[in-house]
Amino acid sequence: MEPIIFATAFITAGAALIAGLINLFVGMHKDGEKIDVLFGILALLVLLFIVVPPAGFITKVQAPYPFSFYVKCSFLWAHYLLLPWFISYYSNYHRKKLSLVINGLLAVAFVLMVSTEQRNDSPNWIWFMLVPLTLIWAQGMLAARHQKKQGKSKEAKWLFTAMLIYGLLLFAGVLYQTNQDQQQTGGIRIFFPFNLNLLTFVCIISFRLRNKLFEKYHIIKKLNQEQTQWNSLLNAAQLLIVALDKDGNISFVNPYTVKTLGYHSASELLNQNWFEKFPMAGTGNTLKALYTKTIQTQQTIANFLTEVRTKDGTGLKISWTNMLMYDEDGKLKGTMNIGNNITDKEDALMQLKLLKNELEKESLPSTCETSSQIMETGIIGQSNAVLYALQKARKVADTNASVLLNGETGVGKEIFAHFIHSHSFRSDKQFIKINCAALPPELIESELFGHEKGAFTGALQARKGRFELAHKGTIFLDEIGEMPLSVQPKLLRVLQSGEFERIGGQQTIKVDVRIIAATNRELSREVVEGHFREDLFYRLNVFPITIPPLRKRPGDIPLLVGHFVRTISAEHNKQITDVSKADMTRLCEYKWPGNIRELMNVIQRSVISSEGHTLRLEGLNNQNPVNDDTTIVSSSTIEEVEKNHILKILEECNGRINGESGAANRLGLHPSTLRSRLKKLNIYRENL
Ligand SMILES: Nc1ncnc2c1ncn2[C@@H]1O[C@H](COP(=O)(O)OP(=O)(O)OP(=O)(O)O)[C@@H](O)[C@H]1O
Repeated sequence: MEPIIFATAFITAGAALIAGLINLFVGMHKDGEKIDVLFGILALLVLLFIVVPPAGFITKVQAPYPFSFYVKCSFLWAHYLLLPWFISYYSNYHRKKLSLVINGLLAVAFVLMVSTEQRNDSPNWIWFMLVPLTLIWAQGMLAARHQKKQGKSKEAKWLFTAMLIYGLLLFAGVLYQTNQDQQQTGGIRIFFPFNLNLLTFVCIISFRLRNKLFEKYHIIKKLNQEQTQWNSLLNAAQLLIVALDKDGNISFVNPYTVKTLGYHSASELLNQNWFEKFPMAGTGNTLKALYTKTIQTQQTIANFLTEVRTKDGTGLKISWTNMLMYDEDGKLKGTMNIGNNITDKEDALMQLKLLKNELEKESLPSTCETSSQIMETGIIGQSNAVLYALQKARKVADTNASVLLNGETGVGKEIFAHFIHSHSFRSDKQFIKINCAALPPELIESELFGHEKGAFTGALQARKGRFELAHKGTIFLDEIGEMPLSVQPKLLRVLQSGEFERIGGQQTIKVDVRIIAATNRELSREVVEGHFREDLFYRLNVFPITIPPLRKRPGDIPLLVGHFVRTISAEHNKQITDVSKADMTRLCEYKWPGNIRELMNVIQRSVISSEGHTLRLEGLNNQNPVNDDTTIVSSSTIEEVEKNHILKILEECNGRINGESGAANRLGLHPSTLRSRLKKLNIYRENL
């Protein structure tokens, strides 16, 4: 048995020496852990226990023991004393009380050993020693289970294996001891299974260290590989990569940055302050402040455009994204900035934008470019329909014939009436306009024909009517369809003979007045329905001129838009010269239920809200209330279409008639005209 005991003792000693030194060395290295130092100490304690004389494991020592024997044993005890603390520390399974109890029991065992062995009686202390050793074993097993639960299965495996072997050898050692007891009596016996026990422990910790070092080696290898990859990436990247410290000093630049900024080597850039040297004039301080904020708030930026100065002073447009960089202790050390040189792209985009703007802009058609007729008449339009109406107006102007202007609201009936007057021999005389819809029916007669003093309550003195005032001139009866039936005979008489009497007057007054009437109703229909006198209708309708709605002459829209933009801009001191193509298309496609008046209103609103040279179209109702002429045809009557449209607009304006946001404005009508239209169409507010 002796050779086996010695062999195992020396193998254990050798292994303990190597493992102890390496563990100590690794543990005391700057990257080392305290647990490695502890491992080293435990292993060296094993070594000391074996080498201190009597060297190796001995089968039998007779009392009295030499002092060195106790020294030797104290190393083994120290090893055991440290074991529970080592287990706690290694597994993070701290059982302080248990460790203290184990230490106490070990101390008692040591005292027992010393006292009993001196007397050379039975080795009862060995049985007692089993108690703390079993507790160490149990603590190890529980710690392994705890580690497994924590997901550290690799560490748990090592501890479990160590404890299993430790337990088995402990058991074997005790059996062997018992067996020896039967054969021999007296003296101390420390048997080779304990040898193996310690050897296993040393082997296991050595394995752990080996694995740890291997892991480190692999990590370093992998890191090196990654570093190589990163380096080649940084060298090949067509992006500016600049690392800055917290003050903005350059700590790294990649070759592309060096090249793009016009330098020869990175050393020319390193340690320079980015914000002092590279931003284009005037932006450095702002960028520095922004950078400081990034560092303080630790909030990175993405796609941030700056202009960077190259060595020769050229400005480059760089879009930056940055990341925060931390040191090993997790402290912020600066930023890594990745920049994309978008100078060429930006220039191309800018050119494209300019080109697009150019294409989109449509210079307003100048009135001068259009026919001289426009200059002469003030009536904008070169569609056949307008030219035809103008031709008729010109023909009739210099006669005395009454004219009936037909057309929807806002088409320009009044402007035509003016044109006729101003092209007639009466042009130097009065042009008097009466809006029949705007006057209460009871007042129309006195307004037109005047009254004598006391003719009715409130007629405190005699007053001339509009016909008298328009003598030798022209009277324009707008909305003639609204003329009360009671007044119509008197009007007919004026038309026929130029004669009438003031209200309450006896004297017949004779005037020479040119009558131009206008209506947006179908007067013939009004005649059929009995709202309008037939003879009056025929008298007025001597020379009818129909002015077409704007939707039937979209070709006139650009001319009108140009005219209104120019005149309204001038009024508001604006310099609007362009309308985008898209907006002009929208304007041309819109059906303009309020015709030119509505167009004028839209342009007015747009001009007011526009800045710069291009009109910003505002307030165009996209849902065309009258989509096309088929809509009108498919609806039963024009009146119905009109009624529906008015109702819709009223609804949108919450029943409001007056004011900017009122329905009259939206419809391009005078509020009083709208009111009379509502009455005519039997629309009452309560219906809304
Ligand atoms: N061809 C045109 N050229 C320039 N401006 C026009 C033209 N037609 C109409 N306008 C302008 O549109 C506005 C409305 O025109 P106008 O009052 O003559 O229409 P209307 O048919 O008489 O309307 P309503 O019957 O509702 O009174 C006016 O400011 C007028 O100067």
